[in-house]
Amino acid sequence: MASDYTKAPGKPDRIVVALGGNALGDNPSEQMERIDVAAPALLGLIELGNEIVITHGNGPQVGMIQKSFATANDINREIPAMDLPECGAMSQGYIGYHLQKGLGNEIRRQGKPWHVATIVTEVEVDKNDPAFENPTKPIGQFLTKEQADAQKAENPTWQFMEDSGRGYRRVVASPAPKSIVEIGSIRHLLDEEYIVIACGGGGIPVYEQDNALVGVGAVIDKDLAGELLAEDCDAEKLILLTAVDHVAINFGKPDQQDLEDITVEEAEKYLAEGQFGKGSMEPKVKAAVKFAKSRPGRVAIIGSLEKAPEAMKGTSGTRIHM
Ligand SMILES: Nc1ncnc2c1ncn2[C@@H]1O[C@H](COP(=O)(O)OP(=O)(O)O)[C@@H](O)[C@H]1O
Ligand SMILES: NC(=O)OP(=O)(O)O
Repeated sequence: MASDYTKAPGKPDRIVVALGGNALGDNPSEQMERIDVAAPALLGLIELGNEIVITHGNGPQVGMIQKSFATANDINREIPAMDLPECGAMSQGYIGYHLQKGLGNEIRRQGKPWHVATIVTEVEVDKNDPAFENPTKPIGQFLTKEQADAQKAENPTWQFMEDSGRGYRRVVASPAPKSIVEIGSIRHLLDEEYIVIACGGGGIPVYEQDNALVGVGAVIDKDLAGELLAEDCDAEKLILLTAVDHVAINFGKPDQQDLEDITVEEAEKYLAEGQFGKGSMEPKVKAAVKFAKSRPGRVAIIGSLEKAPEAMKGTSGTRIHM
């Protein structure tokens, strides 16, 4: 539930930019390279008079981290297996570090007085969310059917599913984000003009029990958490950057049609037709629709990390508005 915070009068527009976990590549060097390429465009938004809040996915990364611990534990029982909330926290640190470094280096190159801070963020979920019974969030690498079967044999509780025609991936529960635990710190840093990186990987899922927060084994969708973050920070724009230039209808078919500018009504019609991949493009479009509907004038853009500057200028990507 978004709260009723409004930023101080006279403050610049705020833009929440969400970077897709898959768009960040498959390994540390690819991730650093892609962040270095995107950094000037992200900082360009500040140059244009905006404040920026950055969030990011962690699907490939959180799966890789948990798989590494599981494999190490198979070989040497002294190395602990690692639960998903801890793996989510590690992914926030790992990706947050690369973002801080990439943006920080570009800030130094440009000689700007800006500062970047990453917040390890917990996000509250409902422990009775039906999503816990129906895992839909793809994590880890893309696998062949044989590789997925082999991982299943090693880890019998893990579940696997085909992901948007790109191969098989492990899937985990993805409950809806309800509230951002560290929102006060995030707003405080924004009000002090920091570039804030928060809610990485959708935030570490927690629920309240006996007046304490308890981590739970799930991965929240970062587009839905990014939407909540955007409302909670009183943002005007939400930009979701992924690996495709546009949202499409009839995706992957000979009559695929890329969408450039659509209303919420059109987006809802396409959602009802099932035009968007579950666990991939569908949550992005849902997040965009929720944001555009939350207050008149709010706009969401879905585009590619590669063409981030064009998506931000409106010459690439799909714009969703009322
Ligand atoms: N209708 C669609 N239009 C565009 N892309 C789609 C569509 N349906 C599924 N996709 C797939 O969704 C992917 C984006 O989701 P995902 O890879 O989960 O994003 P992220 O970059 O946030 O990790 C695209 O790269 C594309 O392969
Ligand atoms: N947590 C999350 O939504 O990650 P991806 O963007 O990698 O799917």
